[in-house]
Amino acid sequence: MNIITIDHVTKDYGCQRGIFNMSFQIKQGETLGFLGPNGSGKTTTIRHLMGFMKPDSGIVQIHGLDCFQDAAQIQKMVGYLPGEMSFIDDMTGIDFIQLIAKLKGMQDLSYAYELMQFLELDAKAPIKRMSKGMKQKIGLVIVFMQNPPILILDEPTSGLDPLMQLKFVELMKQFKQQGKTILMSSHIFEEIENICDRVVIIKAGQIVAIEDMEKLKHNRYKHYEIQFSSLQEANLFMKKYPDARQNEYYVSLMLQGHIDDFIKDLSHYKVNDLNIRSQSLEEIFLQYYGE
Ligand SMILES: Nc1ncnc2c1ncn2[C@@H]1O[C@H](COP(=O)(O)OP(=O)(O)OP(=O)(O)O)[C@@H](O)[C@H]1O
Repeated sequence: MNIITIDHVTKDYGCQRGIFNMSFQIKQGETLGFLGPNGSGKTTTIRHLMGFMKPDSGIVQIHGLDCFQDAAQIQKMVGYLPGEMSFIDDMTGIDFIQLIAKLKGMQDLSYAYELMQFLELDAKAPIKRMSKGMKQKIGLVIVFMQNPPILILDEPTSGLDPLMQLKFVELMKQFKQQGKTILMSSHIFEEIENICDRVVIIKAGQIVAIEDMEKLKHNRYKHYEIQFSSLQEANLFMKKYPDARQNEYYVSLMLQGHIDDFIKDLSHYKVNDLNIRSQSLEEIFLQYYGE
């Protein structure tokens, strides 16, 4: 069952800015990664889902409700982390969290404290003295403490250090196991790779690819660096793989798919050393942009 539906949505700001004829769906319990460079339309799409904007054309629905008309209902079932959060700077982190909990009618804050401990957040300081990372943690605590069935997260790890990014991945895996439906935008490819079931890649407001993460991983190129035992062996190899690059008895080449056939073939040559590296998602991403 589709929980989130974006169907032929256009929001034209003029000068080729905005989102254009965008369509994708997110199923119950699915985690979708939303990838695109700065200004490609991620936040615009997310703001439509939260009912902050009305599309020029097309349908934006969550649970069959129109995101703009039924924004109040939508916002109750969605945990939303904006790209840039607004705070009351004079408050301490803990006071701010408690205030939001009160506004949301939450009685029990035990999960919020658990999250603060897990994210190693000391929220006693005034927000105006907090780093970007600490503020981001407050945002995450506020979104997650409400335990909503749907999470929409705009660049959730921005400002977090690598250790915290790993902790974030751990949290997201727990939420996945709980069956939450998740949309997250990110620039960190390993994160998308580790968490998401599918990925939507956008550029200049248009979708350039919607890929199953497993398929994407399977289809990625592998980069081989081979050191042959002699120039003669390397030359022999080059006859069979003319697209490879040769530097004396060092050869490098990129191949897609299973490595099994290639390794079997390579066993016919005298090889001194072999390095294999998978194409990173970042490289795959650049491939889609033709850069
Ligand atoms: N209210 C607006 N009025 C006019 N143009 C806008 C408005 N909001 C966004 N834009 C433009 O629309 C394009 C998409 O912006 P958007 O913020 O959705 O991109 P993004 O992918 O979220 O970028 P980032 O990663 O930098 O947050 C950009 O060119 C931006 O300048």
